[in-house]
Amino acid sequence: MLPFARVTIIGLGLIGSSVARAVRAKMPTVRLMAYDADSAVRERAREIDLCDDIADAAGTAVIDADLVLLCVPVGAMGQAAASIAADLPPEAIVSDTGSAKASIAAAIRQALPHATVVPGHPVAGTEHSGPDAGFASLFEGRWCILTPDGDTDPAAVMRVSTFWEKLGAQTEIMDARHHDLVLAVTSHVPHLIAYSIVGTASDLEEVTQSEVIKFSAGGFRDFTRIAASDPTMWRDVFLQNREAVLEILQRLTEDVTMLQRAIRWGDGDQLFDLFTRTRAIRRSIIEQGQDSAEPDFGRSHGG
Ligand SMILES: NC(=O)C1=CN([C@@H]2O[C@H](COP(=O)(O)OP(=O)(O)OC[C@H]3O[C@@H](n4cnc5c(N)ncnc54)[C@H](O)[C@@H]3O)[C@@H](O)[C@H]2O)C=CC1
Ligand SMILES: O=C(O)C(=O)Cc1ccc(O)cc1
Repeated sequence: MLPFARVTIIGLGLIGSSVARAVRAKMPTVRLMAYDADSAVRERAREIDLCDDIADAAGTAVIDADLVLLCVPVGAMGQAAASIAADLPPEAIVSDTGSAKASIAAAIRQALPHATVVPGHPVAGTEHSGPDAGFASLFEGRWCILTPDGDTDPAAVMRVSTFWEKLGAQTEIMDARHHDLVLAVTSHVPHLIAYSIVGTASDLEEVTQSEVIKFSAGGFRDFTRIAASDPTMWRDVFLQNREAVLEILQRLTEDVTMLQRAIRWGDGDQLFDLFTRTRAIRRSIIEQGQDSAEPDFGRSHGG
């Protein structure tokens, strides 16, 4: 039994086009509609036959949907929700894929005060973006976090959960603020560190650009992959998850200062103890099979 018969995707970039491909692959009888604000993306989506129909207006795309999935940058979620308000069927469920949750859920609910909203976040992606970057297996074996509020109809939450499970993901329900803190430490601040270190390397006056490229060894190379992620998407994530990111950055700054002191005073034990602890964390991630960030993940797909 399928959780939804008529699915509409708003925003056909990496995530929206991956959902479209995965729905086609795993639930082929679902009628798939979509809209993207960018006419070139709509054109490309038609060319590669991503969906059954691509509408030229958001309202047209949702007119008889039973699930509407907003897959736009988090800063555009409120506007995307407002653009479907007049045409959304009253029984439709609205969900999203945004990387930050509390402020996005509030923006969607404000634009659609009468809709059933089940906010979500598939914790799966790559540094690529756009409709050609998506792939059907993106969500397989990955988590999708749902952050409904206490008033949301449990049946609606269950249907959205089943939808993601059909696409191969495991789902977990979480409080939106807790989600934002967890993702700040596991995803958002790591991206900020990557953007920052790659920027620092390219600004170093005594090191040339060609040396940065030529001697990009393991660690730095991995940072450059992350730092190639979409600027619009990540600008929006930091602005929308401001509080949690600032909280984690404060702690990180204190920890880096401690490391700075250990290096200055030659406190090898402190460095060794930390590196031993972090190595154990990496090993337990591998043991739990959560190692999809291995080097070639995402490199062989799209973009
Ligand atoms: N890129 C990643 O690895 C992941 C991204 N996400 C989240 O999923 C969402 C989508 O991300 P991506 O697919 O990577 O972005 P993307 O940049 O590849 O695609 C976003 C698409 O949304 C369209 N768009 C922007 N404003 C719109 C509007 N008002 N109405 C309709 N279309 C609009 C753009 O034209 C673009 O085609 C974001 O909220 C992001 O935080 C979640 C998990 C992973
Ligand atoms: O490419 C990577 O390493 C990622 O971390 C992908 C990613 C980006 C944003 C998310 O909200 C979830 C996953």
